[in-house]
Amino acid sequence: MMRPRGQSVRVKALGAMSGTSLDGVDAAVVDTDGVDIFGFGATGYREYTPAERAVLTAALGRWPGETGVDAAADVVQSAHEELIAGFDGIAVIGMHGQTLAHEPRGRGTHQVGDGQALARALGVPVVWDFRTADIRLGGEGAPLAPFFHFACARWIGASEPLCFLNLGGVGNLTYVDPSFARPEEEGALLAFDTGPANAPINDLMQERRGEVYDRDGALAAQGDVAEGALELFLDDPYFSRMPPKSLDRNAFGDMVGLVRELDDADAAATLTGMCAASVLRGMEHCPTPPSRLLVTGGGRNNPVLMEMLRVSLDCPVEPVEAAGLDGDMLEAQAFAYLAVRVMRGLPTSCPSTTGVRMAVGGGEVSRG
Ligand SMILES: Nc1ncnc2c1ncn2[C@@H]1O[C@H](COP(=O)(O)OP(=O)(O)OP(=O)(O)O)[C@@H](O)[C@H]1O
Ligand SMILES: CC(=O)N[C@H]1[C@@H]2OC[C@@H](O2)[C@@H](O)[C@@H]1O[C@H](C)C(=O)O
Repeated sequence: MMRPRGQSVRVKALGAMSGTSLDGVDAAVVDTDGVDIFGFGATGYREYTPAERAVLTAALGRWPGETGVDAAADVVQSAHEELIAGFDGIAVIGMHGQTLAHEPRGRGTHQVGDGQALARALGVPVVWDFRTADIRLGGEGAPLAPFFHFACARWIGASEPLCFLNLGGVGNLTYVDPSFARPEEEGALLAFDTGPANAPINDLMQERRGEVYDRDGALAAQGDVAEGALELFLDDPYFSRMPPKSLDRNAFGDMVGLVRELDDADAAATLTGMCAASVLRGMEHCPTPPSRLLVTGGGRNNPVLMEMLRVSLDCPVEPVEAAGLDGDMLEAQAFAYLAVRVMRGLPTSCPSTTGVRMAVGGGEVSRG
């Protein structure tokens, strides 16, 4: 059992994340008191079938009550129940769910995945709906991994400021100064979404080749970046907006349309170049040059993308594995960690991570 709010207790928490690239659900256990990480535990993955992915894709951009949302919710719910039922000895679950739509300045944010039903099915308390409270207080509701990145920086013993870059469907960057005691202190963190990352590359591969992604950047490696298309893309006002800022998966509209005139290889190279260029633009916001850039998410496995970052940045660019972390599971681990923070009444976002008016602990707790 968890202790009352505020008191420190070390537990095994499980986090589950269904990311914007729509590949599947990740689950990971973290041993934590919501402040420090004491260790990492078992991990699991439940891939979506092509049919399930099609249901999710059809529901993207949709809001509660709209066509296709219930079907997507069913897919997400059963994948979570199936995956998490295989874990034992879990004190609390952090369920992010699947984002279908994200419009922090408009209709809000929409994740499917019912924490109440999951708590009932598994008999374990579930923390969920992590983003709504932040948006209600004027925040972007994303990214939320930064407070976990702060704990990771301390876990790896970092003494200098460093950056974490998540290259999922969308990219997000966190600058961490580990000399601060708490993540919500002004100056400890700066975070925001950099731009589209793998999602447009995946969309191109699906449309042109019937494949899910550009494995190892093999297609992009055969092409050249079309500078004109890249410049047009970088003209988007999003890049000159000051952080914090966040993005919907399809916020840039039809990215594949931007490279319609190009052959397959040049189109893949150009979309990969757009992802790298948005990260470079994002890095300009760092208050001091970071000592290293640790890359997490599937994009770290794309050597073409990693090389584009390496040649343009002055600091080492490495996968998070270089620091002993698991780049396939960092986001799932983040929601395990954040769940424990919510149970303790600790904040999960602050003005410099989401633009929220004050540090806030977002998330609903369902006890089954
Ligand atoms: N070997 C590889 N070569 C190229 N790209 C890869 C490779 N492995 C993974 N990827 C890319 O990474 C994507 C998956 O990344 P990840 O699982 O981090 O996304 P996500 O968690 O769904 O997204 P987000 O963080 O935006 O929610 C794949 O869809 C693919 O585009
Ligand atoms: C609204 C939403 O689901 N955003 C995701 C998405 O995927 C990456 C990026 O865009 C980030 O902002 C966020 O996820 C991570 C886990 C976060 O909140 O830190």
